[in-house]
Amino acid sequence: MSYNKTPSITAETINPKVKIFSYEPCGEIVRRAERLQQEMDENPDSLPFPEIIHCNLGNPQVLGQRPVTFFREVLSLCDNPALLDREEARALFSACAIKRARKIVNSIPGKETGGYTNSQGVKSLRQAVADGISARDGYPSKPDDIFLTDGASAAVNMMLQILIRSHEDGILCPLPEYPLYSASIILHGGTMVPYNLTEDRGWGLEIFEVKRCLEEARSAGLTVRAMVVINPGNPTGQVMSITNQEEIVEFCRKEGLVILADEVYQENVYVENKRFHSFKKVARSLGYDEKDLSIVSFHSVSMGNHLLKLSGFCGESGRRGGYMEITGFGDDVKGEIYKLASVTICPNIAGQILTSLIMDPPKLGNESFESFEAEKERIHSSFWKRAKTLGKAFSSLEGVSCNNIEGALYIFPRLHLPSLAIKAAKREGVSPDVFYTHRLLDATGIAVVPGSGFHQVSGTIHIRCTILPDEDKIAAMIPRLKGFHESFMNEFRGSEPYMNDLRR
Ligand SMILES: Cc1ncc(COP(=O)(O)O)c(C=O)c1O
Repeated sequence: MSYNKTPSITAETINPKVKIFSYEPCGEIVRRAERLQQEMDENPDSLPFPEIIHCNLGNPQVLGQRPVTFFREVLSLCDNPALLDREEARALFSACAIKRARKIVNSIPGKETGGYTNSQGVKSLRQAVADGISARDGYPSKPDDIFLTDGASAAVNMMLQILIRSHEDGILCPLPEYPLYSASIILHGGTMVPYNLTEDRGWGLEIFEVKRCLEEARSAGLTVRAMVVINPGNPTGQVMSITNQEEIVEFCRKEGLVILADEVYQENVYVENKRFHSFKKVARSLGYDEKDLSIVSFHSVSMGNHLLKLSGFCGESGRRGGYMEITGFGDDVKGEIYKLASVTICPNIAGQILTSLIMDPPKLGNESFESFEAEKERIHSSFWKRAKTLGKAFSSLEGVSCNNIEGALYIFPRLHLPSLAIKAAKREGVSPDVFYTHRLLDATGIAVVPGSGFHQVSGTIHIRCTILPDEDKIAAMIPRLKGFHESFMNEFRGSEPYMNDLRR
């Protein structure tokens, strides 16, 4: 019997939507860094640098941040509940962690962390999240409105799946954007409706620009269903003013748009004159309730913790924990969201537990409070120092401008490269930012992401670099960065001027 040995599934015949999108923070730069790492492992002296520094991703623990003891104690005890009744546990774990773990274990079905849970997440853990939100905002939050998820990414995906019916459904997204949004919109068959943030105004959002984009999309026949707002911003690092947030709330209410509020960097605010306010709080303080406006807020254990006023304090990105709070939707819609969540049965339990912990950490009077505070303070002051040091280093480079970082975990410097460098990139068939980031990685081992991975305004050149490497790594990184940049500029300077703006 003969059969066809040619595989029927090829890259040409898979779902074309998968082929269209790109996800640069984990894309070519990572593969290139892995190849270099392998080269280094096989032949340690083959490269001109001692290690790869992964500044491509907001991945705190990979860049040296140690996990917070309280969180890990609770997780360990929940995974080994037999320890809770052992005498030795009192010497090994804080009383606070033992008490919390006991409470959590007793509320989990079967009192074990290895079983499936409710698809929305364990009720008591959702209650802890809702209580944390109420304490943060001063407005009530209900456990029934909380969906615990495998990180914020899963929640965003789920909501886009719910909202997008066909390519005629549009979603307003900021540019530059975090590519989770463009990727998910493409995968779910919708249309991204981009609005530009204004770099000259510290990456501010101009509501007239959003209106213009909405109107244009509507006249092209799209039904725009939601507006994505990332605050504090990634990759742009800005924190919205409350006036700006109020404008967005008014705009979305009037236009009937769901606000998809990506608030994962809510505690990563560094500047004195800015504070994080959730969109739900802003809407409620304007007097709007669930009948007036639909808002979904996303948060994650990957980054910070609102009650601790910390930067990237939790940093448990690989645990895949997060939540979305859904307000202004009927029970029928919530039922469908529940059904969608149930397709993957339930979010992972360690992520659920961590999410409850970041929203309900040790408080004044708890035994772990002081050591917890000390760990928190150490991480916090170090973060702010790193943000300033890296910002200063990038700004000091020839032809590089860099907005002040106000929040989140990244800087997004703009490069003004000599035209000979632009031509060299063209000859290699890559964009100038890709050309620069590849050269930087090959010469220094520093992995950053080209701005095109975030859909930077066309004709501009940026790179995104996380502020997460620990202080020693940053100290090692800066001379390498400066040396590379200087020789890059010297190599391509020629007699031609910078290309400040490729659109000209
Ligand atoms: C703006 C933004 N939203 C969502 C996410 C995804 O977070 P998670 O790790 O919880 O999926 C990230 C991660 O970097 C992010 O930067």
